[in-house]
Amino acid sequence: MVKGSQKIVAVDQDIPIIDMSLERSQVSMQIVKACETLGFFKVINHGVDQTTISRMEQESINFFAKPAHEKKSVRPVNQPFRYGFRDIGLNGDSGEVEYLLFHTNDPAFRSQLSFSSTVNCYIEAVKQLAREILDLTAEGLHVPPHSFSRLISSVDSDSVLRVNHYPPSDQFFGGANLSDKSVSLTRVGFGEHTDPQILTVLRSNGVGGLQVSNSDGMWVSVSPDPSAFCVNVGDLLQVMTNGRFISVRHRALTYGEESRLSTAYFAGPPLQAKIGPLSAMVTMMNQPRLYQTFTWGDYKKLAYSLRLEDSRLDMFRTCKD
Ligand SMILES: C=C1C[C@]23C[C@@]1(O)CC[C@H]2[C@@]12CC[C@H](O)[C@@](C)(C(=O)O1)[C@H]2[C@@H]3C(=O)O
Ligand SMILES: O=C(O)CCC(=O)C(=O)O
Ligand SMILES: [Fe+2]
Repeated sequence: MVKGSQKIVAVDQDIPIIDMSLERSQVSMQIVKACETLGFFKVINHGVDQTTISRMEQESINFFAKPAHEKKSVRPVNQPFRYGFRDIGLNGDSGEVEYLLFHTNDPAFRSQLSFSSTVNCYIEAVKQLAREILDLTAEGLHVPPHSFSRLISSVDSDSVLRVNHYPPSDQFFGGANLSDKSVSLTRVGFGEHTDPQILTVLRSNGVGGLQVSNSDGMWVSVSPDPSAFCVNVGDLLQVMTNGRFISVRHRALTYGEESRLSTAYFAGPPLQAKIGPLSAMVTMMNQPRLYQTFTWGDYKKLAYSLRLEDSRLDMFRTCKD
């Protein structure tokens, strides 16, 4: 069931769509504005090769269509990275979703997949896009170039790929009568949360379900656009910008009739990387330092010990009010 009394505003109202083929300074300004107001935007004309995208989508569909025993045979190398069904994380969260989750620098796990070369190509392409967006972000903020992208570029960067499949409701609910309008088929596919890493680059098929929380605390439904990528600010980018950017709360609902497929690349730094507000983002008068400095390894340990909907960043505030 979907809990919470938050109102849903019109689909896509206020969701910025940024055309990356426009003039660079314009794009960087738009990115900064979107990260400050919502922490979420879509990019179009992003330059990612369509064949790479289509192959990734088709091979993911083929994977999830396999019998359960075959999918479950994709073994965890390192919990919670694996094929998962309903259980999200290790702390009791669940949703109407099955997924593949793996570290992008873990070739041993990927080699278990029949489509590992497609996955490798896709990861390279979205990593490049994430780097480009982070460089534009640095330009727009007038902080040193590559301030953010260098963190996700190193070989030991701790990035993650997640492929989510939200099956039609009858597959989960043992044949609910889809023609009976009194039965609400809306379910939580992936409960509300923020993404802990720096930046997330997500693409879905043409089926909706993603919602983001705006500054008034209302859920905004994101209309699906398979030709676009959705980008959201993660917790670490909120910290590095000293709270100027918003790590957006979001969730995915399932509406019953069609399968939704989403693929999210979570761009993270190396585990030992020190994360704190950039000096240019802190001034004694107007922008006092809001967060302590911590390593991604420490933050990740904390994040992964909590529930999906928990606010993790509060624990790293310099002064708690
Ligand atoms: C309940 C959890 C699942 C999650 C780890 C956590 O303890 C809290 C954050 C969750 C999240 C959200 C974004 C990504 O989907 C994810 C892979 C991540 O890095 O943090 C998941 C984690 C997960 O599914 O294990
Ligand atoms: O499927 C979606 O659209 C959202 C998934 C998500 O938020 C996640 O995997 O962290
Ligand atoms: Fe997410």
